[in-house]
Amino acid sequence: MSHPLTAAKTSRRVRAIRLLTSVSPALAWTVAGFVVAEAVLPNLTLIAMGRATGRIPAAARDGLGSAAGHSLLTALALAGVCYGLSLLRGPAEDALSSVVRARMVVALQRRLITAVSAPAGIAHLEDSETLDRLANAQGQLMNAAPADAPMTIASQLGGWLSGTMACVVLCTFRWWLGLAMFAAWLAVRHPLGRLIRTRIGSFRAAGEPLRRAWYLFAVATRPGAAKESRVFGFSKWLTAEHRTHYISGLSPTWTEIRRQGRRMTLVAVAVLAVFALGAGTLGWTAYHREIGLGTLAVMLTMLPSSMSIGTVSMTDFQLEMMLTALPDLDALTDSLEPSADPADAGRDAVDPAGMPREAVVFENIGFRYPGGDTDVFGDLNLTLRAGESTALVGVNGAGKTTLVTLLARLRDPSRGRVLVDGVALNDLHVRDWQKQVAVVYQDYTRYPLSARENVTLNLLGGPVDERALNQAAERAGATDLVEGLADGWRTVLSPQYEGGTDLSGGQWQRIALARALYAVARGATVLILDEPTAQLDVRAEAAFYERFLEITRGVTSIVISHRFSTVKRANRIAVLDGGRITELGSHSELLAHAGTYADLFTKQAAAFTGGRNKA
Ligand SMILES: Nc1ncnc2c1ncn2[C@@H]1O[C@H](COP(=O)(O)OP(=O)(O)OP(=O)(O)O)[C@@H](O)[C@H]1O
Repeated sequence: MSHPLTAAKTSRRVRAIRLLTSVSPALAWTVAGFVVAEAVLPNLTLIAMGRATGRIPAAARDGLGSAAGHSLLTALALAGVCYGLSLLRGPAEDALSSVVRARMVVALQRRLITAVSAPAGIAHLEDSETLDRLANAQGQLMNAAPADAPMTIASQLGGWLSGTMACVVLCTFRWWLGLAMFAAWLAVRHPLGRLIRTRIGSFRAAGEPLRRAWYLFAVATRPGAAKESRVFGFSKWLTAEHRTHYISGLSPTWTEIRRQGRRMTLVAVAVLAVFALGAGTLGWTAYHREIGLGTLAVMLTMLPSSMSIGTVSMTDFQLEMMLTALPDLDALTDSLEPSADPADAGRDAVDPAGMPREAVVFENIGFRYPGGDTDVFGDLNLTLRAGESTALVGVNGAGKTTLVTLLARLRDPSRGRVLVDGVALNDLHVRDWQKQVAVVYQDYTRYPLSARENVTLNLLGGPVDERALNQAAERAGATDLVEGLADGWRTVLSPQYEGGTDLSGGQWQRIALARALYAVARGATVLILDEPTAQLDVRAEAAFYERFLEITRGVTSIVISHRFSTVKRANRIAVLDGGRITELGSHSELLAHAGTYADLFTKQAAAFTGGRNKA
């Protein structure tokens, strides 16, 4: 029975090759041809050279024009052809490797994107184990590109076959010498292989510090944090932190390497002993004239050639690191596949088109973040009436953003249910429900795409509704902004691309708002605005709340804002405090109630009026 580790190792190799075969069978056959060339050409060259060497004395004695001379020239010509073909192997391997890598990168990245995008929620993207797997499947943790695995396996297999061929040739001299070399190299390979696997294991266990080191590296080398790192002068700190995390991640590996140093020395001694036995036997038989010069020359070169069975080099280590990506890739696909979610599987899922027609009800909601030690919501109850706007008010950290992630089913409550027209959110088809929701997040994404793609993102590749696009821009106050761009809607909103430009914070916010309003025009029924005016100037904010009724007309909307000028426009206002809704009513009702809302509103108004104006 094979050892489980060896079996796993073999199956990972087979999987890498299968992956290549599924990407391109023709490419897989070309790689197979490369394996044969790798196995045969070096030995053929050595054999031809050895045989030519054996014919030199007779040719020297009889002259090049003699039969012995012709025989030498033929052997040299054959050696030359083999050598010439061997020289072509390098460039051919480079070209083949780059084609294989390119095809594999696309295939692997496609699998990763599919796996990571499969869950409707976002909790998996905050799960340390999933993030470790993701980093490893991309080759980041081990600094080894999984896409290079098939060619490295091919090269390794070619070397192994070449070593085996050398042993077979040695068997033609002394059957036991070929077998002894074969067995010795296999025996050497075993502890070296184990050493590699141990090192890889400790590498993989260091996922978190290594991932952090990679993150710090990205922060230090990409434009995002460049402004802050210069102004606050923390580039040196970034460099030091990167080094600390990298070293803390790798130091267990280095300890392990030192620990295994003694075993490596023993292995080196064993290698020398086997080699000495082979060379000694050849020398002895040649000395006693049992073999000629040609056989001696061939067999002597076959001794080191057989070594490629037992050689464990940096390439083997790299290959093992590349191959660790495959189980992580499979684990990601298995754990994130949509069928894990009953609503995704479509089993009895209700089609949410046009919902809500009556109300969205948060019923006895409790929620705690995974790994958190306090509840964000204890027993939250709230009804959002269909077609109305509800403003959500509360101090920083009250849970406003968290509540809307439950509504968009990016997370599921720990207790209680969200009901849409009486149907539990979990019974709605989750992807279709998410299409009903349009949102401007507090930390909306700035896509380095054209202005047009930034707004119509949900329909990339599909036909764009020009009327809806222009209307959304108009409502979001983005029309002048887009018209002022060098290439209008086609302008790329990133200075990192030719002809691209960047926008100000407030301009970006209008683009994000236009994106949500475009989605509404395309059929979304729930509009979430999380701090939609935080970056707008006073005039733009005033224009926004003047248009608020128009923007929210016909949809069920939630607006989260610390700006009461926006909040008071909503049909109803809910105060979130201590994990519950503590007040609910219109602006005038809540002012009359003289509770938390009235207190907060009065304080904000006083800050602007110096305390002269109370409402
Ligand atoms: N991904 C997360 N993992 C763990 N805890 C989180 C996460 N996101 C938010 N929290 C915590 O949940 C609580 C509610 O956060 P949330 O962002 O919902 O508050 P908020 O009311 O929107 O705040 P603000 O007004 O500052 O935007 C906070 O205590 C926050 O620290």
